Amino acid sequence: MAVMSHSFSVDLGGLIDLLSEHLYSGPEVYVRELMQNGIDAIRARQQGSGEVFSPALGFEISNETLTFTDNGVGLTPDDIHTFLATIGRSSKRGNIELIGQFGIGLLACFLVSEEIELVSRSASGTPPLRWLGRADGSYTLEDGPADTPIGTRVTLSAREGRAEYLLPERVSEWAGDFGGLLPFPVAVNGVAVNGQGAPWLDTSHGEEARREAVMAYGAELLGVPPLDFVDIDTGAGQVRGVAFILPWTPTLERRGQHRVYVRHMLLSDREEELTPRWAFFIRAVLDGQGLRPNAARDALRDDGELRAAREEIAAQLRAYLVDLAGRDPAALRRLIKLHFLSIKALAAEDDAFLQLFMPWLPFETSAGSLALPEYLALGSQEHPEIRFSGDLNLYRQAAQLALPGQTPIVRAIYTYDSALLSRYAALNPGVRLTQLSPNDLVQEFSALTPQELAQTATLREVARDTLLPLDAEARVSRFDPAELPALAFARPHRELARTREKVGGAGGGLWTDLLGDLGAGGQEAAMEVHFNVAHPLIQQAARLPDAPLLRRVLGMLYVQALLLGQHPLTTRELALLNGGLADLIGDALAGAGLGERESVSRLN
Ligand SMILES: Nc1ncnc2c1ncn2[C@@H]1O[C@H](COP(=O)(O)OP(=O)(O)OP(=O)(O)O)[C@@H](O)[C@H]1O
Repeated sequence: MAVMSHSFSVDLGGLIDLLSEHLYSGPEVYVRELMQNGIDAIRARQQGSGEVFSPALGFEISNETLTFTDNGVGLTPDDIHTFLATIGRSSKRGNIELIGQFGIGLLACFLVSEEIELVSRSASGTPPLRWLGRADGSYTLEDGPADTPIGTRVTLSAREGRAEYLLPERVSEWAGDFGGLLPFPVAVNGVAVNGQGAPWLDTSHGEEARREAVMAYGAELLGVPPLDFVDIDTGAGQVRGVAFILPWTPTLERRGQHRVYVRHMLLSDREEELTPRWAFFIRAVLDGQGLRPNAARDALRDDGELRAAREEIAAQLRAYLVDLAGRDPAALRRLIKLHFLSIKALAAEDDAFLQLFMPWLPFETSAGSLALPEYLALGSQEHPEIRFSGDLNLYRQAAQLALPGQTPIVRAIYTYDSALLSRYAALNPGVRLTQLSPNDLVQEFSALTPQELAQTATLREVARDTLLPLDAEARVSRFDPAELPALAFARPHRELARTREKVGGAGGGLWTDLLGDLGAGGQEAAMEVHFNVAHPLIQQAARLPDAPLLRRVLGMLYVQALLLGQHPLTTRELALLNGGLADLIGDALAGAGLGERESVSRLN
């Protein structure tokens, strides 16, 4: 068979479905696409002749028919043949000052209208033309009205089920959002829907008035006045704007809700890529003249320009904090109180920043929330030491032991805490950093005197026999606080097995750090429990003979210690607690003269 040459044809209906289902967030994007074309056309007219004219965009809406007008550069008959007759062809490719690139934006109008009527007169002086495109892919071309002014007019009539997208109040809202920063008016039915451009750029009334206007803009954006704002001005991507300091601590999910414009047109209210990851404490409003949107125009294209702009923004936020530290320490303290997590994240990446901000950052410690200088002041001045635990369980147990004269323990369980402490110690060689291990806890216990050893012989033996079947090794020692009768802690390498047993394989993790240090254990018990000979209850128990009562008391004290240490209970431990409680209540009732039968009949 001879080789035959054919052309692809495109099913416009299918293409429109594709755009509406997969590319655009909703049919309302037609408003944005019309405006973007108008803005590009105005920019092209400004670039072209240099003639003076007052740029303006307008929507006129009545009876479900919308007419959008711009006084931009317009289209010549050649332009119409070249760019409107071929989908995917754009006059703007390569012109980085214009937003359009792909030659598909106008198709968005088919999401709401069966036909697109475009009447245009080019600034170059060619006669006006009227182009009528239909959703089936056909179009007609004829002369336009002789009185057509320079610019372009697009008319749409609501297709079935789309009338709501052409309601004046909705179009006003979208046009106001999309064009919020445009430096020229956008009107819907004669009423301006946008402001007077970006308030941070308006220096005509002096710096104080500018600051006030920016703070007012921030208050409207956030719903409450921001703490402050940082001016942003980058070379890469030519980004201008402000970063508002949030007056609340943002949750992790609400991070990165920045409002980003490209060439004054709103791109997204939830942009995440233009600001550094650690900047949780800001909500930015940024307008990039040199940034490029993706085809859906709901996010920025991830290119070198974007990355370079982000670096510059990071440097400017950092410089703001450094400057604030010198200029207004009280303001910095307020900011740190709300945003220390964010600042810790930044300090973990940057040594100079860490040295500067470490004295201000709060850490949770067994002596309360303290900044490092306050913390170090509590310990030895000769041999400054930071004792920390990255393990919540271990920390809790250690914190219970308020050992006098000892350095408090830092609870380093947030992502950046351990990293920050390590960097701080590396940069300050005089400060020793000690990570707490379970063995350190035991060393804080004092051994018994020979007399106490003799007095507790039975207690120790019964405790060992009672608890070993529960996989716990019992010891009797003396420790502070004396109010604590027993203290239980898990042996790290066995705790994992214990957790697995309890939660059916889904647990683990808590001890994984320590596991590496200590290696796999032998056959020893999973838990270690210390009974405190300083406690009156233990002293009394020591006087009991080996009897069921002593066993029950020790078992219950053990379960209480487990609960105190926030260890989850195994089924057997739970049974021990229930059985012990029932026995104790039974004994108490019997002591009060209520026999078992009697108490049951009374309850009934
Ligand atoms: N209001 C207008 N004024 C002047 N020319 C216009 C106007 N609207 C559309 N055009 C011409 O039609 C072409 C196609 O427009 P369309 O919106 O489909 O794509 P684009 O703006 O080039 O790119 P994108 O798909 O990225 O928006 C444009 O490149 C431009 O030449």
